[in-house]
Amino acid sequence: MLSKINHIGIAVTSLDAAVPFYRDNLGMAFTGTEEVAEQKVRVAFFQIGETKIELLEPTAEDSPIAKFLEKNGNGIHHIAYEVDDIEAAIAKLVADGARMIDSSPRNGAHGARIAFVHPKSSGGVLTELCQSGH
Ligand SMILES: CC[C@H](C(=O)O)C(=O)SCCNC(=O)CCNC(=O)[C@H](O)C(C)(C)COP(=O)(O)OP(=O)(O)OC[C@H]1O[C@@H](n2cnc3c(N)ncnc32)[C@H](O)[C@@H]1OP(=O)(O)O
Ligand SMILES: [Co+2]
Repeated sequence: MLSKINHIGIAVTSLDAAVPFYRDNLGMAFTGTEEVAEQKVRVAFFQIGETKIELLEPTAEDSPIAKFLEKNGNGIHHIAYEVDDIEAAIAKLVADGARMIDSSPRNGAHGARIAFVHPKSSGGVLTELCQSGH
């Protein structure tokens, strides 16, 4: 079902403030930014080996990232696993009794289709399923 870690999501109050550490200090390949209105976030991606770092900045006060930052400040927000068939993955988790935030896939960055498992069903780690858009 899972083929790799697609990305690790890190919540930040400011992409502009956070990008230099990953790009300049750690030397990661910065692959650009994208706004995903549906999730009320602006994201910056860095490629590291076969996985990515995804920095997330809220674009609205009611963004899920804004709420997370209010409670926790900057920090690791979620882990995203790559799946070949996101509908089948959701169906398996639902059949196993997992609580899904998204019962069907939503639009993610880079044309990906994504769905989140509620932290209550994933041992407290916000877990994203991600089927690549290309
Ligand atoms: C651009 C798309 C991109 C991509 O990969 O393509 C993305 O990754 S989009 C990322 C941003 N979008 C989301 O995170 C959507 C899914 N998240 C949600 O629906 C909410 O954030 C939710 C349901 C996880 C929490 O929202 P809620 O309003 O319920 O917030 P609370 O603070 O009341 O939290 C309830 C409960 O969950 C725990 N929690 C919240 N966030 C996290 C987290 N990131 N990791 C682990 N646990 C989390 C929180 O501590 C509360 O637990 P409790 O024991 O009840 O105190
Ligand atoms: Co993500």
